Amino acid sequence: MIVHPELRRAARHARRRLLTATFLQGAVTLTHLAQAILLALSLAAVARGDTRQLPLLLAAVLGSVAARAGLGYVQRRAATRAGAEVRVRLRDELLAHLGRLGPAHLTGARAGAVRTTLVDGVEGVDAYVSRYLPQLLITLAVPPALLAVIAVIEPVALLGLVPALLLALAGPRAWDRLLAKRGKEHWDTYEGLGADYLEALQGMPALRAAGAVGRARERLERRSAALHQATVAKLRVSLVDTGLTDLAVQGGTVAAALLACWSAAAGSTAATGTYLVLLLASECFRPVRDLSREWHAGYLGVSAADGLKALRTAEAAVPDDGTAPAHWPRPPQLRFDSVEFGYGDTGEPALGGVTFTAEAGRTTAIVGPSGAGKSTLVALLLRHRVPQQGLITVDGRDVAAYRLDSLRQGIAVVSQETYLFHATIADNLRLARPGAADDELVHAARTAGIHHEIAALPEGYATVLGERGATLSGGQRQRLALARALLADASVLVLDEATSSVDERREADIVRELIEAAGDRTVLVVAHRLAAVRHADRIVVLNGGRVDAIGTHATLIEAGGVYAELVEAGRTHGRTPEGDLAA
Ligand SMILES: Nc1ncnc2c1ncn2[C@@H]1O[C@H](COP(=O)(O)OP(=O)(O)OP(=O)(O)O)[C@@H](O)[C@H]1O
Repeated sequence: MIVHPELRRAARHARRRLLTATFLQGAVTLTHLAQAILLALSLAAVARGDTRQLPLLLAAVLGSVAARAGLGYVQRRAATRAGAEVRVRLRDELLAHLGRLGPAHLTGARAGAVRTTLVDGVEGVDAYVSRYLPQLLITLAVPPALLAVIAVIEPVALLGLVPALLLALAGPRAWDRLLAKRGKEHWDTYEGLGADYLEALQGMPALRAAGAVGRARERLERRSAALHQATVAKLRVSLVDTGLTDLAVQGGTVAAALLACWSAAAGSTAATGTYLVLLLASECFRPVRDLSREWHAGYLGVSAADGLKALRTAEAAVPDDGTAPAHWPRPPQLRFDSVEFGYGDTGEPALGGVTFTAEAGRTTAIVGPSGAGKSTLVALLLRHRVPQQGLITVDGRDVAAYRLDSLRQGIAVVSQETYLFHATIADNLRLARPGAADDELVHAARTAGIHHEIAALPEGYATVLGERGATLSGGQRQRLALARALLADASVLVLDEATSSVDERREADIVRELIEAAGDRTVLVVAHRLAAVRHADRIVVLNGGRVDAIGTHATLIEAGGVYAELVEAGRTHGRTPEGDLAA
């Protein structure tokens, strides 16, 4: 009888519907009681040899059976609807919260585990609230009421019924903690297996390339075996629980029957009373039996409850307490002022005292060797993380002052890792602007250098992409993501290694065209390959989390330093003059 606070909370999402389902369940129970009473009266009439009322009584029994069938149908529908409402509302709530948590959360949590909680965990909650909870309420109400009725008819029968009911309801409570523990162990193993499978499927090309498919399969087999063991351990405890309930139910019914017969034989109860006690004693245990059955359906919800709570209450890395909308009348200036940031206790800060300005309506490039802190800067600008020191402003206002969703809508980002959905190309583009007209899609795709390839497909913009854009090359995926960001029509455009999968000559062309197409937007280009940024109005060179130099391509080459070294390194790696920075 575990009532986890998280599941109680989930039930509030469909309180009305659940109450309706519970009342209907009560009505179904009443038909059982009516049937028991009518049968007792029929048997007593037969025992007396008075059969005049018998046809009427038996017709009423049939009537109660028919009513139960109808009510049962309506009850199941109501419970299913209540469960569906809880599922939908809970998933909405969790997804919205995940959105607020941002990417920082997913660096600590495994995507497969989050998926398992969102899909299977929520399904378990549905079964728990729509089937187990209504039955629990009926079980708490009906047996005590019947005991009161039996106490009036044949008090001695209570000697068998009360201890058996107490044993059936309270006995398994001794197992609750163990049940919860086994359930949690099972859930953790299940979540882990889900995460491993997702990772193995997504990483299949890498596993194949490394010849590690066999090892990955063995690991999954071990995980599956662990899940099997956890399931058996959970079932063992759960079946002891059910077994104890069954023992109490059977024992109580037999004891009540024996006591009622003994009382009838002693002549202290009339035949009607004896039959009533016999049949009502069985009805006393019906809700307990049904509850035990529903328990197995709802156990998954109980097991998942802790995981759901952890996801729902996970604290965002960044508080969303800004109120200003990010609607800038003109493209805004971005400024980083003495910004310092470190990831946890990893020692060296990723950024140490970074100061520079990205002028309004201009293109500013951030370059530097791997690990210099370029992506960290972008994460701070979008408030996926908060700097430990310093200030980042957009249009003169601290980024913390903006509403998070508004800030992220105002800054369109194309990053190294693009995400395309299993949908048409047009739908993928319209994610940025649902109302965009077809020619706007074409314009954005043209600017991102992907239009001709889309137009060459048999279905054109209606082509359905494979999951994560699997049917496209890396470069095509990036250019499609670029087109999507252009469509967003945000005043700030951030290209974070956005063209790294495109060949160098094309990268330089795309970035040049993009800068032209960006018009008066403020553009921040983060790039590894310097060919992409030679046309930027200003280049900020980062090295080891600090600003090494700021200037234009020509002045930085002249000054020597890290920028010139990067250019030289590009040359010695055999890049073409067009793709490199040969002046
Ligand atoms: N989520 C993280 N947790 C801990 N450390 C991190 C995390 N992300 C980045 N770092 C560290 O912060 C430093 C800066 O990383 P960042 O990704 O910003 O560099 P970058 O210049 O963008 O590199 P690249 O060009 O290779 O993408 C690196 O030392 C990196 O190891």
